[in-house]
Amino acid sequence: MAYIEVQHVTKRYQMGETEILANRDLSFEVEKGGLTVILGPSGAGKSTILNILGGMDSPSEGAVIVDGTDIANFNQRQLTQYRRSDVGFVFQFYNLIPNLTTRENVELAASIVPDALDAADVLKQVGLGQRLNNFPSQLSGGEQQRVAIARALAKNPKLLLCDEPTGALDYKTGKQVLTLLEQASRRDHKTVIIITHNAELAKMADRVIQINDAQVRSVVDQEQPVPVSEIEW
Ligand SMILES: Nc1ncnc2c1ncn2[C@@H]1O[C@H](COP(=O)(O)OP(=O)(O)OP(=O)(O)O)[C@@H](O)[C@H]1O
Repeated sequence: MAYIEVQHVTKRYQMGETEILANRDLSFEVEKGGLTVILGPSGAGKSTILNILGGMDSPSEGAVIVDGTDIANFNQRQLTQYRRSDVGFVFQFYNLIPNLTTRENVELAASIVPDALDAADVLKQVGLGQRLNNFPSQLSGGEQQRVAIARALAKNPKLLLCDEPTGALDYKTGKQVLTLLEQASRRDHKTVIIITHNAELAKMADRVIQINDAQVRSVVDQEQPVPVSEIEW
């Protein structure tokens, strides 16, 4: 059994009279410790399914089996527990708390889980050992995203969900950030899912799930993923 099984997931949003079908009968699997890319154009429904996988939203129909349990049936309390302990999030726009230092941002996230990693250690791992006492506004965009990755990793989550993590970064900084996510999968055996609209980035993945117009169009396994250092876009 795969670590994650998305089974016939449909998500509808009601906007007044209009119904928006953000996900239509999605089915795919994600392997434990693998690096999966969800690829698709703007509006395809990528963030919707990532939010469902992260317990931030629930499907209208279908099952989302994570590690043997259907999170689609979770109540609010169970979803909160799942988001806290099992999932680390990385968003396009970092979402750091501006009046907390780098170290405090990471410590705050770590404080809600029992088996957290040491904040300073994780910040050193992402190359920010010298910036522990800086505030987010004193860091570059790439550095802020590395803090966000450290914050997610410090929770020691089973699953790392990344929504366009390089969307606001330049090429070189984006590569550094992707290298950290690659390392989280290849070295630390985290299950990593990255959303992108950039087909070149998909080369780094073990599995590429292409979503278009709310539906899964293809699922491709790549026997030899390309290291981030060798990808150009
Ligand atoms: N909370 C919501 N309420 C109403 N409609 C929504 C909501 N969230 C998403 N949608 C709609 O669902 C569709 C899919 O959106 P989604 O954000 O999942 O796409 P996406 O592939 O992540 O796009 P992007 O790359 O632009 O973020 C869009 O038409 C969007 O407007």
